[in-house]
Amino acid sequence: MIPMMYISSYMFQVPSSGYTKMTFVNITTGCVAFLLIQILSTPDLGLVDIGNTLHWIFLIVPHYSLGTGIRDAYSVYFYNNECSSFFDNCKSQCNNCTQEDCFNFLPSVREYCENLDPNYYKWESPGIGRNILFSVIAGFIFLILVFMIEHKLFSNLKYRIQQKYFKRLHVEVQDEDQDVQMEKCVIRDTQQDVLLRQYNIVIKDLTKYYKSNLAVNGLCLGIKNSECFGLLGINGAGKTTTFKMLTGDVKISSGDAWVRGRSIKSQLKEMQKLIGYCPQFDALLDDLTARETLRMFALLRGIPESDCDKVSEKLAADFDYLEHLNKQVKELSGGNKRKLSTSIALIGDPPVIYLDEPTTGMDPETKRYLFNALCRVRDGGKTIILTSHSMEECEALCTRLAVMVNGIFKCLGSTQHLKSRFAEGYTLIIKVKKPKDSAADLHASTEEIKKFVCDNFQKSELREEYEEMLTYYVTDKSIPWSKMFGILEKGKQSDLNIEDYSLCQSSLEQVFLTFTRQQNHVNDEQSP
Ligand SMILES: Nc1ncnc2c1ncn2[C@@H]1O[C@H](COP(=O)(O)OP(=O)(O)OP(=O)(O)O)[C@@H](O)[C@H]1O
Repeated sequence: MIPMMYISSYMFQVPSSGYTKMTFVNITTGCVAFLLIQILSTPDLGLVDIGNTLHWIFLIVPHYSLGTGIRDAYSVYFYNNECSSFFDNCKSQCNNCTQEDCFNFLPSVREYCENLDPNYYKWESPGIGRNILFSVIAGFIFLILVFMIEHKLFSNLKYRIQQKYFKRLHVEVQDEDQDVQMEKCVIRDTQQDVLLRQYNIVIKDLTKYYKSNLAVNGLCLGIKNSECFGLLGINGAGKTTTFKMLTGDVKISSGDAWVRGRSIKSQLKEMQKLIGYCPQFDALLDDLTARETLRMFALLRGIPESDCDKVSEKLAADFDYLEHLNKQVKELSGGNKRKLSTSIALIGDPPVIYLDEPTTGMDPETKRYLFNALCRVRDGGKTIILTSHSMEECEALCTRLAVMVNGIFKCLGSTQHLKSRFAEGYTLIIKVKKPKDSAADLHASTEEIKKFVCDNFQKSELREEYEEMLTYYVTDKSIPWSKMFGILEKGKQSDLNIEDYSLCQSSLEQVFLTFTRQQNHVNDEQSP
């Protein structure tokens, strides 16, 4: 019964509800089968043969086997008891009587006691031999199934069949950015052994389909030592899926990736020894202290027990949570949990580190501390890949980054390179003065300001209009700063309803917004 419960546990996410539901299902199936066989065994119905056949089949159901076993064992006990007291009584009243004489005194007993076999474990009913054998066989079968599922035999088999007969390849992208194309050419055209010598991480045509959804489409990338590569993108762009493929959490649909020459497809276990991973959601045990958690992972990483404390304290000091080291995980703040998760990724000094949104939930000061710590790690020769929604994080840490949209790279390069290519110009933000009277007045003021910007900055583009805020992207770099401020000051002094304005150089955020807007469009089109 226990292995069967274990197998069914794969069908549920929450242990308590899974246990309750499976107990309910087991008891119900046991009771229904028991009642059904009892009814079919009634001779008047003429269905005894069907009942007997079903009895053999139902013996595989743990609760049925248990229920009928208890019933049959009690029957044997009952008839043994009753028959022996009958014979004892009979012989006490008639000293020389044989068994046959006793049956002649009370003929109705003959049916039950004449061929009574007192053995509980006999094969034929009411013995429980069949029940025991079937329960043992079922137990073994379910146990073997558990091992097969645990060792991913079924999913590996399914994956191999899919790879051989139904492999789903990436889709070639039209009008791809030149940097992305160039990286693809390098990865596709260079000999594999040269690539693997040159780069710490090589990703070649990495593709993932979730049923018909192409979540990641043919990524190509090479990352060297002391590089921190950033994956930027809005929710659903495919960052986590890329990470999960790189860690071996999800199977690759096509393509391959290598970490220090170890292929994710064929040398997964060896590859996993080389990586440290900080997942998007903290995978920590609430009741352990931070020190115990670090110690546990250190032992798993093969660090000698005598060094565990030293390692834990060093990591806690590096990531600034030394004072919280002896607190239980459930007592830690969200930011400190992220620090703990990030430091777990560094245990054992892995050459490659994956960080999935490491600074989520951290205050700005803590973020800075983490950035500095990660910069030291990167400069120490490690390769880091991180995903983030934060431009600040990417600017601080990444030597190169890519913006991901709908599973493909839209642009690729260093922060400065991307800024120069895609965000040359200025960002102008104007706050419209809120009129006291009506919304119509606000609309009129906004339109007036839009006309003013349009007349004075010919190469400008309205990027965002939100309540009273207008955000422009001014691409004309020929106008000097002084002139631009002059124009805006004049506008503010005039009867235009400008409450405030700001003018600054365009940032990485502009690059991000330029590309991620495309994901919104696709999502909009896809949504019903
Ligand atoms: N287990 C899954 N089954 C089916 N589809 C999935 C699964 N996981 C992700 N997806 C889909 O794959 C696409 C990429 O999702 P993914 O989680 O990789 O995005 P992401 O960029 O990491 O987003 P976030 O920033 O929210 O973590 C989405 O369309 C998502 O719906």
